[in-house]
Amino acid sequence: MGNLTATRPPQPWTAPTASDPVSASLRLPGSKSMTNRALVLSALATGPSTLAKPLRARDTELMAAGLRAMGAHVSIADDERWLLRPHRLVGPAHVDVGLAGTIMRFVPPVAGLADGQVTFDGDPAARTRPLGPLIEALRSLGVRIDTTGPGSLPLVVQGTGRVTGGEVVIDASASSQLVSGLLLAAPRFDRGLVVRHVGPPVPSAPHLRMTVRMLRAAGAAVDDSTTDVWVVEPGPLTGRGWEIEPDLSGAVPFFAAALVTGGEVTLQGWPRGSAQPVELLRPLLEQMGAEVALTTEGLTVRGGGRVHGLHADLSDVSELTPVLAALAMLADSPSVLTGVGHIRGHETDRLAALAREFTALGADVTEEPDGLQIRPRPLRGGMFRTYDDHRMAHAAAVVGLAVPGIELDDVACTSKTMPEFPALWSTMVTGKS
Ligand SMILES: O=C(O)C1=C[C@@H](OP(=O)(O)O)[C@@H](O)[C@H](O)C1
Ligand SMILES: C=C(OP(=O)(O)O)C(=O)O
Repeated sequence: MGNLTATRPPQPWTAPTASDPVSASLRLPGSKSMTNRALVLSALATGPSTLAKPLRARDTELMAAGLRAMGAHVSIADDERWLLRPHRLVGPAHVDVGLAGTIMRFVPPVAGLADGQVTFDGDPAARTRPLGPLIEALRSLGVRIDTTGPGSLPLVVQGTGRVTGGEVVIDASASSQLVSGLLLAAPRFDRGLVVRHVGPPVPSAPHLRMTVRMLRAAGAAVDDSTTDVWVVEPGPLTGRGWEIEPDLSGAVPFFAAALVTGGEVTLQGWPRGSAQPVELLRPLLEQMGAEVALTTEGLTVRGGGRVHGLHADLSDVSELTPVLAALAMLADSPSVLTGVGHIRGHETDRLAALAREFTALGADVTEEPDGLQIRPRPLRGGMFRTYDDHRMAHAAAVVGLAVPGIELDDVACTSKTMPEFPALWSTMVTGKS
């Protein structure tokens, strides 16, 4: 089992500096987003499912534990193949969401389908992540939810074994996961579900497409042809074999290393027709000076020895902001990153944290309401706080390739999505395992 508790001791770490261009061909862990969707859909299915090459990390182990607590039979002993046999969902049960957006937004709708009470809580920082619109949406669908705070964790879902469903209006501008969570459980609602988003744009559109694609793969009828409206017909979900792709977002710091050092990194096992937004990542890396190639070996990123600044709206790929901001710190021209105001509600307020920590290392960064402006200048080593945020750790590691003496206060936060990050990174940079 990985590290499931929030009370793990901090693990200080000095980011290794690269003396040579990196050259690596890596097999990286499975996608968090796909693994947790597959677990939820499998728990709601009529028959057993397998997950091939799932992600084993805190977010996915906590998801497995939460579904197991509600009655699903989940076996995660084999790293290569997890098994899920659905079972009647029941309370009382407790779900520890950790700091996982996917658990806090995907599981309460499932709990509405459980017979009995299901309590939810998580890390202190999880209590500040946006959840209110989902709570209100579920309440409007007839699910009883008790909260002590204003629209956040901890909460208690008083499941009755069924959810009527129908139509719901939600402002999902704080997170696409608010919609994904409703959609994943929706085929099991008596009347299915129509979700209408009203408000500023929903971020992370590719993750919504992944939700729809995986629902359809499990046999659901979903219409997403009208912008900001999703229609899910009621009906059974079928158990199936899920092939989990390597995690593209987890690969991005490794690709960034190719850029910073003028090296080459290949992510093995990259599928054609991926459910992840590689077509959006590619032009971003190319603008910053990379060559990106999809070959039979995998997805390869080659750096040209210089990093260029980036002017981009990152709302579709917002979880990449910390690493792209790190690259921008090392670029030969300024960057303007926009469209990501909502990442203030990610694991930490990422815009504030990036501006604060890189400024402390000598960077010239302006924090905007919805992004960052970065004017590169020489940085110095020093302490870099990660705020329990795996992608802050990735950002610090990327800058550490070129700036000696960057010390992370805690690299163990990478266990959220890639417990092996420090080891893989050090091996890639130093060539020693
Ligand atoms: O559904 C998902 O798996 C995710 C959706 C996105 O969330 P937001 O829409 O909150 O950005 C993304 O940033 C997160 O890492 C994973
Ligand atoms: C925003 C992220 O995570 P979560 O799934 O917890 O929202 C992330 O991984 O960058």
